[in-house]
Amino acid sequence: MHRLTPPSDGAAAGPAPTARAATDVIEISHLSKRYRDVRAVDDVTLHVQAGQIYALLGLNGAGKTTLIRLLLGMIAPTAGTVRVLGSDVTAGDRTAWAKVGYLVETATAYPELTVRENLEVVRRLPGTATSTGNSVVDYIIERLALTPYAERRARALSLGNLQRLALAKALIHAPGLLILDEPVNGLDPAGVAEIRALLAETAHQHGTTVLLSSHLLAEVARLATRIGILHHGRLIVEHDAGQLDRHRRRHLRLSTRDDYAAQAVLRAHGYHPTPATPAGLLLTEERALSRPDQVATVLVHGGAPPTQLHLEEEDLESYFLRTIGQPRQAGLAGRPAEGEEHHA
Ligand SMILES: Nc1ncnc2c1ncn2[C@@H]1O[C@H](COP(=O)(O)OP(=O)(O)OP(=O)(O)O)[C@@H](O)[C@H]1O
Repeated sequence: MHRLTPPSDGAAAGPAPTARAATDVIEISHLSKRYRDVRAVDDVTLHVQAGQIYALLGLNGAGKTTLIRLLLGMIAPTAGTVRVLGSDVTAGDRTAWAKVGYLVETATAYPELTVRENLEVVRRLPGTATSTGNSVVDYIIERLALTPYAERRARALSLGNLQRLALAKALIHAPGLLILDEPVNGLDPAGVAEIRALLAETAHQHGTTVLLSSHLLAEVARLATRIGILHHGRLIVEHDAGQLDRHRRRHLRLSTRDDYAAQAVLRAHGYHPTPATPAGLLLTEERALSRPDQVATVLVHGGAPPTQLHLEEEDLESYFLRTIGQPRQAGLAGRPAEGEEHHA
């Protein structure tokens, strides 16, 4: 099994994951960033605990990159505070950069240097954890599936491999905290799966805390332990990823030969059917969702047997769009999901 830190020479020593207490690694308090009349980040308060994989989700322009640049002190906030790994982040102060593995926006590399040379430059950066010998470079090249491209100049890399190189640079010092803006940008589905597995392994086996941004809900839902949705600069919803299924709406869709009669039968038995589009009926109550067989029995005995009966679940994209107030399917919009933390 691979280890992120090469076992042989003790190079790239990062903070021991077991030594960290379950505490906030990132503390963002009432953070805002305005560009003239644009509120890129608007009064965001957010905490990321050690060992969490926190996914910031949002459409293009939601404020993800701005929030990440604020986190790293690359730009100054209009208001609010940021603490990373227990230290206040001040714009222009690069201390946070040295302690964090990061990838911000487009992957960049020295175009005339090879993959290996680019990584060697990062390995030798002053102010980062000491890494001696080439083994850490070899190791990270292999880990990011870059071996066939190791001697290729960065300018000749595909977008996906450039993104891999950027991730290799973020991971090379085995940081205790990774901050990644759209880490799977430009990767094909196999590459996305590879990076997902790599990040999950890094977090689970090495205790690395990860904050990543994405506009791909389905992708991050399989990786993140906590999800925050940004919309127009505001953090509008936060919840644990494990709760996602509970937040997704379900309904039982019925087709009948006579919707009017079926509706009357169901009402007489205490159900609350609503008309579906273009025809049929929907039931959303738990009693119907958990026992569709009983619904069928009631309809058969009432003389309005169903011709079809489907349990349908809102997909992740619809959930996301509904949460930001842009429902894709009118039939699934409206009711707030139970247990969500809504940020006004
Ligand atoms: N330097 C800047 N000057 C003016 N407006 C800016 C600047 N940077 C960001 N913005 C604006 O702030 C808002 C948030 O942008 P940001 O890049 O943070 O969003 P994002 O969620 O990262 O989007 P994307 O997924 O497209 O990268 C947008 O309206 C953007 O146009």
